[in-house]
Amino acid sequence: MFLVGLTGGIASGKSAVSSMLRELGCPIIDADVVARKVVEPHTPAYSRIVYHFGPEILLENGEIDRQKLGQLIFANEEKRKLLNSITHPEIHKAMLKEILFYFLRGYRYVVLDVPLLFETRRLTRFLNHTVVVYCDPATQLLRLMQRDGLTQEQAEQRVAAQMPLNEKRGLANHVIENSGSREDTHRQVLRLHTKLEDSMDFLLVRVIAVVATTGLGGILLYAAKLLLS
Ligand SMILES: CC(C)(COP(=O)(O)OP(=O)(O)OC[C@H]1O[C@@H](n2cnc3c(N)ncnc32)[C@H](O)[C@@H]1O)[C@@H](O)C(=O)NCCC(=O)NCCS
Ligand SMILES: Nc1ncnc2c1ncn2[C@@H]1O[C@H](COP(=O)(O)OP(=O)(O)OP(=O)(O)O)[C@@H](O)[C@H]1O
Repeated sequence: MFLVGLTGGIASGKSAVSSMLRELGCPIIDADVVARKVVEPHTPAYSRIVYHFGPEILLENGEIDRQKLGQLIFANEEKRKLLNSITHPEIHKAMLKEILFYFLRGYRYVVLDVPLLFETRRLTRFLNHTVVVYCDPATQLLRLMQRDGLTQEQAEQRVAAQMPLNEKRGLANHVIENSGSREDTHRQVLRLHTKLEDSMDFLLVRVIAVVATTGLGGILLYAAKLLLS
């Protein structure tokens, strides 16, 4: 199995692209969804957040007030780093478990939708492909303000909390340009999907795994099996 990293900037369109890929049958692991699960009440990350940010960070039902926490951490780099240091190891552990689940079910590849892929760099060495969903800065800001009901200043703060999208674009193997219409993006997603489906990387990863575990004898046996199957 090989891994594909999907990233971009805040509100650049990662969710839009990942739902198009999901409709095409790609398995997706969404880091934002995982990030919500690992801070649910009674988890280690939850306790540490309450310890460091105080009980005033909670809603009446005991869950974390995400809006309040967002306002705090996007306005303050120290607090953001603190929250990242609490949540990121838990997010990565939970994602690894999900990857294992797909691996055991025999999937050829999995797409990891990770907004901070290039900022944290923890997962990049495991990836065979990286995809950046790009949109121009003015469109990104407008979409972010409209989607989350933010002022321009708040939206700019959130964009500034991440690596510039232009820089991310330069680090990726594939770029989806999402400044235009959804139809235009959909066409690019179809092309990307074809490339991933045609990729032989899964075979390479399997061969490496066989060599690592069984040596040259294993690879010859594996090659023989492939030829005979
Ligand atoms: C700050 C929180 C509470 C805001 O929650 P909220 O529900 O409003 O937003 P959501 O989680 O859907 O995130 C929206 C987007 O914000 C950006 N974002 C989130 N956290 C961060 C961060 N620490 N640094 C920079 N950008 C971030 C991402 O682009 C993300 O897609 C939440 O994002 C959080 O717990 N962040 C820390 C964990 C994290 O880094 N998540 C990103 C996935 S690795
Ligand atoms: N091509 C497009 N045309 C018009 N609107 C779009 C397009 N792509 C995305 N949007 C809208 O822009 C907003 C941001 O898109 P989306 O939620 O997919 O971004 P994201 O990168 O997943 O954001 P986040 O980093 O916050 O998770 C959403 O309201 C979405 O409906």
